Amino acid sequence: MAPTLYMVHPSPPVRAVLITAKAIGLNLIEKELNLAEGEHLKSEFLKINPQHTVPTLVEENGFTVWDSHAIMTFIVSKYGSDDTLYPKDLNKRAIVDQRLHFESGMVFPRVLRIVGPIVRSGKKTIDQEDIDSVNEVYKFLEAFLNGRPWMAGNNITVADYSLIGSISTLHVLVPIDAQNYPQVNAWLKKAEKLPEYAANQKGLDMFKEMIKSKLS
Ligand SMILES: N[C@@H](CCC(=O)N[C@@H](CS)C(=O)NCC(=O)O)C(=O)O
Repeated sequence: MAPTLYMVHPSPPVRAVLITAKAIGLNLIEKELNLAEGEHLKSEFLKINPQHTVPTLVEENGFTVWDSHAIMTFIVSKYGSDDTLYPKDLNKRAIVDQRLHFESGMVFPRVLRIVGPIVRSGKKTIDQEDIDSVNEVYKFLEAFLNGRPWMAGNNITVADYSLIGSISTLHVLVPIDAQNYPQVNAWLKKAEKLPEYAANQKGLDMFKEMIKSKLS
């Protein structure tokens, strides 16, 4: 039986896992949780993931792992046909890991910082300080790309999938300035043409609709 993914569609880390699963042809049983109604805080889900986050992956044998980065590297290593998405070569892998930790430590917290007050307290604007902090991320990514087609070099990897989830989301909030960040802009446009990008679209559209309704 296919592994089960506890999820909500608009979540950037969930979308990153869905893109990865599509890229390797892995079928997932999608179990949507209603975060607004606190379904993730019920004892049933806390037994599965005491940190109550989505995405959370549960395999048929009960093995459970959460955090999108851990899930992506796990499913690619277990179900992928080769190691291109998460290289076994230690130097290449270290670069992919660095980008994944960058997403986790620098990018996703900025998404939460902006989206949290909009969703929870009805904030209608994005502070200049937060806009600046997103542009700082784009500046770093511009330097990471440095003439290379993908975030960790010549091949697409899970680092790209992780960042596609959050950067396509930040782009809704603070559009990428193509003059200042031409490589990041080109990278996202190239990513949008990938067949696996389709797995990002539904949740991104839901996110866009939600933000539009909250900010208007
Ligand atoms: N670093 C985590 C972030 C997961 C995360 O915070 N997900 C949010 C949804 S976008 C969530 O589950 N929030 C509910 C909660 O933290 O209680 C990952 O990459 O999986």
